[in-house]
Amino acid sequence: MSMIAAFYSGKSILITGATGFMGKVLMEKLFRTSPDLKVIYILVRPKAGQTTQQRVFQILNSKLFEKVKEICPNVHEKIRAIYADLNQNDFAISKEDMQELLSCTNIVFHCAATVRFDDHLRHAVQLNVTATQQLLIMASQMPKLEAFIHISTAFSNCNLTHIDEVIYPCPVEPKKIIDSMEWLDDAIIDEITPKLIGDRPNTYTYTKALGEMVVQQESRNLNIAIIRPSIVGATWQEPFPGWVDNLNGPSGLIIAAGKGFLRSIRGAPMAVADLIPVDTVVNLTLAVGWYTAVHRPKSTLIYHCTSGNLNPCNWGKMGFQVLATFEKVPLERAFRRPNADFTANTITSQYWNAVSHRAPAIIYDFYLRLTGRKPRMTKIMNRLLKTVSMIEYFVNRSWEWSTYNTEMLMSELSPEDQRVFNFDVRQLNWLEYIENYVLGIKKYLLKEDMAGIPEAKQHLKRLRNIHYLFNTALFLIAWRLLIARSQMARNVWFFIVSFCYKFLSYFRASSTLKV
Ligand SMILES: CCCCCCCCCCCCCCCCCC(=O)SCCNC(=O)CCNC(=O)[C@H](O)C(C)(C)COP(=O)(O)OP(=O)(O)OC[C@H]1O[C@@H](n2cnc3c(N)ncnc32)[C@H](O)[C@@H]1OP(=O)(O)O
Ligand SMILES: NC(=O)C1=CN([C@@H]2O[C@H](COP(=O)(O)OP(=O)(O)OC[C@H]3O[C@@H](n4cnc5c(N)ncnc54)[C@H](OP(=O)(O)O)[C@@H]3O)[C@@H](O)[C@H]2O)C=CC1
Repeated sequence: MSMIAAFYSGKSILITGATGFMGKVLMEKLFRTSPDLKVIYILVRPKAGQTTQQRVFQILNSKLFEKVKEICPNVHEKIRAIYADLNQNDFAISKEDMQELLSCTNIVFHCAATVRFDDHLRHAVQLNVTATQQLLIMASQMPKLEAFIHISTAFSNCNLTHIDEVIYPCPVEPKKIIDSMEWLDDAIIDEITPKLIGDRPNTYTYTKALGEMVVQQESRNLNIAIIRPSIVGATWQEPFPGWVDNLNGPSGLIIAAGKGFLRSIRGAPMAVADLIPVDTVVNLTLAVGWYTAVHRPKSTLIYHCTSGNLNPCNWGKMGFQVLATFEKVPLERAFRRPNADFTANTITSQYWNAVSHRAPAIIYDFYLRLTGRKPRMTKIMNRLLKTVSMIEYFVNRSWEWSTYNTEMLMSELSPEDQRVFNFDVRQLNWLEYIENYVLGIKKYLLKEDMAGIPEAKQHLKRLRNIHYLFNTALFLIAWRLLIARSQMARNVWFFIVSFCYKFLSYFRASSTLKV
């Protein structure tokens, strides 16, 4: 019997960010392994025309929850969606709901965040810092609370190269930042943002670091732990391989490569691609929840959920496997044949940006205009290049994260728990994982039918022929222009033509003789 699964039975669990990528997998695993849990409270806001209830309904009816519905048929009765907006005071939670949350919650998993790299500092602070502070204040009023688990990121201290499982202070106190966001206007915030974030690449990593400081400062007598995952990718094993449902991290760029938009990224092929499957993060999170509640460590423990030091994979290998998979299972309606790579050289990268990204977009838009359609490729390309510029920081460096606490926790688990809540990335086969990731993107994110693969392959063949035709035409035009202008080119041309003619005459004469 799994001790961790047994621990969550009968518990009331509060999850923030349950509608997000990680939150959904966390809920799914909880229901699948501890169907006897009492209730999961989730803080949800209405979004994209859907009420909170409709959002929950959609999640429960998704492919991800198919196994859960077999194991726990009354799952919908065990989810309590509470209307909440983390941008508002007291999260805009009603009095009755707040009362219930405060009096019943046993465990809190705080996953909600803005993960946008370029979010305005005011918004990023509100969600990643102030909301964390408010949630901790709420938690301190929960008499039955056994553990509070905060999800941070391994990149909160990406300005360092070696990162230990400790909280590193930021120069300006989070409380001062929170206060200043209340009265500074946007223009001033924009001006001071680069100074505040310092040598971090974006407001996301900076506010996640501030969030950790807040957790430390507001911990009071709570049992708290912080989890720092690196780049979270599709599921490795559970509930099935390759599940992914958003464009964050590598997923969006893998699609861009598969569709043939993305041809080159300025990145170091040998730098470590510190990906971590989302189910691995969730298993560690649940194990940490159990350990923190049962063993009550004296201080706030931080757990790195990374792969680089135990089972490294680099960007070059990842890119190679992504392309190899697209060779076998191409995406539908590709713009060009998938052919992307990492180039460490800035000048080469700028060259490829001009030749392989911008030029084809301009040519295609010209073609759309000619055929009376609305041009759109340049816009798509600009967005893609913006995304690429934002992730360049992460694909040009390698980090070293120590994992003492994570390894200690692994050794504390029973063999059964090590199996059911496996977070040992040493067992991960990267080539297999990346192949499943790419397949998962095709099936679950793009919702493409596998029956369409022969047609997709046919389409790629057509694109290859167009590519050859285009290149030949381009070569001939360039050559024609050169001949018209240069005597030397003309001489070379006559030499080649007469050589070919002589060769053909000789070949014809010798074959006639043989007959
Ligand atoms: C062989 C090659 C293989 C290639 C693989 C290479 C992989 C390298 C990947 C390295 C990743 C490194 C990440 C490291 C992160 C640290 C980990 C974390 O803690 S943090 C967790 C990680 N956090 C993140 O990953 C957040 C990254 N995202 C952002 O920060 C922002 O979305 C943005 C700045 C990229 C664009 O802002 P903005 O211009 O305001 O645009 P909007 O947001 O309004 O969306 C506009 C349109 O773009 C769409 N779209 C959106 N995202 C992506 C995407 N990633 N991609 C593509 N497309 C994307 C979106 O659907 C929409 O389409 P439509 O509906 O209009 O049709
Ligand atoms: N994905 C990754 O690569 C990594 C993620 N992390 C961390 O993991 C955690 C989860 O990330 P992930 O699941 O990928 O992120 P998602 O963007 O998929 O999910 C974010 C969640 O936060 C919720 N949220 C955002 N704003 C509000 C708000 N104002 N009120 C209520 N809820 C809100 C979202 O709700 P809604 O659906 O309504 O928008 C969503 O449920 C985050 O803390 C992130 O920093 C760490 C390392 C890597």
